[in-house]
Amino acid sequence: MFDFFKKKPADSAAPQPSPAAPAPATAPEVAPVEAAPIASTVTAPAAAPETNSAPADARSWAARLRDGLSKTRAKLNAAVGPTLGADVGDVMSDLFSRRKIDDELLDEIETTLLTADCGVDATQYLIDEMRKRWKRDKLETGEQLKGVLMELLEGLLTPLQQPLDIHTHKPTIIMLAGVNGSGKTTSIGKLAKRFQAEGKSVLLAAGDTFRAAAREQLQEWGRRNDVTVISQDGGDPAAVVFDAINAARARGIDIVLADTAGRLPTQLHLMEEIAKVRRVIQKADPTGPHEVLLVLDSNIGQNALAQLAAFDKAVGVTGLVVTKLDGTAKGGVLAAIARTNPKPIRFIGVGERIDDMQPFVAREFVEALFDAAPAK
Ligand SMILES: Nc1nc2c(ncn2[C@@H]2O[C@H](COP(=O)(O)OP(=O)(O)OP(=O)(O)O)[C@@H](O)[C@H]2O)c(=O)[nH]1
Repeated sequence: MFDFFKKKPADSAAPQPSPAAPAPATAPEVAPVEAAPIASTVTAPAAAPETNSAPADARSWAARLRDGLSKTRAKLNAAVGPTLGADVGDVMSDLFSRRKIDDELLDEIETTLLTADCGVDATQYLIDEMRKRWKRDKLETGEQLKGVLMELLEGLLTPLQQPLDIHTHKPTIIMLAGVNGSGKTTSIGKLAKRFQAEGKSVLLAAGDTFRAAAREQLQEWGRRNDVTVISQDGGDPAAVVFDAINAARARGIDIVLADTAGRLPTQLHLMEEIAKVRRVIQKADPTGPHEVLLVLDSNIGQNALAQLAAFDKAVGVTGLVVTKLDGTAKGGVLAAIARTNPKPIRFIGVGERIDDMQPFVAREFVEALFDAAPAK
């Protein structure tokens, strides 16, 4: 079922997101709110919606998270792996367990943190703190230092562990933004199913009006999954979202998920367009949007910081969905975000299945990053 959203195979080796959708010749105008077209297509769910037939993954989330983070874990291990000749899954433990603490070990840890995309700022912070604790607490073994690093990382990431509130507003309006291919549409499907499972009714706004295929995919998905989709043939994304909010209100829907077309921060007219989408949401509901989720593909590593800054400036990002942690060795970027532009990480994704996206839990993440022991 979920493959329906799959437009292209995930390219785990790709260091950058796929190129931007072609920009329209002229930036589409956002219709004034009063004049918002009422010609949106309402794709009502089928009478007897199909249920999600994707086979459930028998492994626990902890096991999938750990497996998903194996590339980042391997990267963290890289500095010492070859010399120890151990399986990458075990090397992190070996790094710490077989060595005494010295400056050389700290230098190696510094390099591995940098190559796992923790960024200069977070790496410096972690190394400085580890050095302090080494001296202050008279640590001797690498194993003790590993405990300190885990503790520090958890301390860094815990403030970002803030669940998304879907209960305060009705409808709760959630807008998704991001570059092309970051995983917006897939995330919308995962979120819709998750919210439905929590007993909430969901309506989708097909705000990606550039790609007809994107609209059709959402419509078809909505038909099969008991989710109403509001769309328009081409036209104005802001008007689609405006209609969707009114439709949700009229139908007593709990949550509106507004898709938007992918765009690069360098496409200034498209960044202006998404800012207008946000403003029109506010006109439709002065309390909204209640969440502006930026979907970040973790493969882009440090580039995530620039994307976050640009989208934040344009639409005021209130939460992050970090996708594709399974295909990357750059999971350290979460630490970089925590240090330089902390935003709540609402969900992380480690695969394409519906249950491969879960709320971010700092402790789980850090344990998965270090612990190579097989989880059930
Ligand atoms: N491995 C992996 N693949 C993912 C994950 N999340 C999404 N994908 C895949 O990434 C690809 C792009 O996802 P989409 O949801 O189409 O991305 P998008 O941001 O909507 O793309 P545009 O509409 O082009 O802007 C699809 O093949 C998804 O299946 C993840 O956590 N792990």
